[in-house]
Amino acid sequence: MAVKKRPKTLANGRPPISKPRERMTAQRSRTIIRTHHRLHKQLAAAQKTGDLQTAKALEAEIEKNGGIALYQAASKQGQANDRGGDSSRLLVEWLAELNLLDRKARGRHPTEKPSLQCLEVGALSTANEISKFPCAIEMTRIDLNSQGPGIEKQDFMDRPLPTSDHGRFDILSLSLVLNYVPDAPGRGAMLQRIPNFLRSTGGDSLPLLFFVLPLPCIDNSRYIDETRLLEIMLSLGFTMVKKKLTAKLCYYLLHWTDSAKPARFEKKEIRSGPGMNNFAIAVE
Ligand SMILES: C[S@@+](CC[C@H](N)C(=O)[O-])C[C@H]1O[C@@H](n2cnc3c(N)ncnc32)[C@H](O)[C@@H]1O
Repeated sequence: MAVKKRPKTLANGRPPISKPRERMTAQRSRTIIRTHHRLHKQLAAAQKTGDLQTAKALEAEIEKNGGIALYQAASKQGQANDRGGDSSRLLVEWLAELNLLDRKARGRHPTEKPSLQCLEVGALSTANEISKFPCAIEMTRIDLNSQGPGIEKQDFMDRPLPTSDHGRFDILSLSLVLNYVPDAPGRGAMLQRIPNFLRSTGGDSLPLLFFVLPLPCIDNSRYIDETRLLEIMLSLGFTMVKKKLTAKLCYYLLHWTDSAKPARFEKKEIRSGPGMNNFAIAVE
């Protein structure tokens, strides 16, 4: 017997109603971020020893875990107001306290070239708080994986070194990026590279580095504590201007002067205990 077709309702012809995208739970985004970091560390170790087979397997596993795109989506969730928020809000607050930024300039459009130039390394968004002052701060944003227009796809370690102040910046933001680098010498090399991008002609309190790390990098690592971190930064010419510690993150605003006292910092155990992590920075 032929099956009788039911008449189509009006709703059949309508485009589907767009449902709001589901948010990841905080637990899921943490798991994605941790797994991505762990696999990258293992990959760097395999590449270092030339174990190509393991490296290939790890690359496949990183993709299976959603790759950098899912990692960035998980990180973006962390920027939501109810999950700790956008770290650049504190940068804005500190710049205002230093009289480098007028809060009233928020949302105003530039009529001339802004007086401050900022390089944001590891940029996930063009709508974060520091981007809301286009008349005062000209933003240049880069990331290993661009999320869209306004963010250049570029590895900071491959960014051509400026040959004049024209290509340098008054502010460099490195928020939750150093801990992405999978090994200690790579982290040291990233920090050593920063001064090349800073111009020292902007005034007494410039140039500045806005530097954010997960708190466990300094308060629960066998190799780094705040004293050692600041020693490393001082050797590169950075002195601390502002600092804030929260339950999850440590934020620093560091002033760079051309006064580096180059020194070697090895990966050296400074304390130990159960449950500590192995975050380290080595400067050659
Ligand atoms: C956890 S997200 C942090 C994003 C944002 N800055 C924040 O504070 O929330 C880290 C970002 O750094 C980027 N990143 C890591 N190493 C980088 C490098 N060498 N050059 C450019 N971007 C890098 C990653 O692609 C990722 O999007």
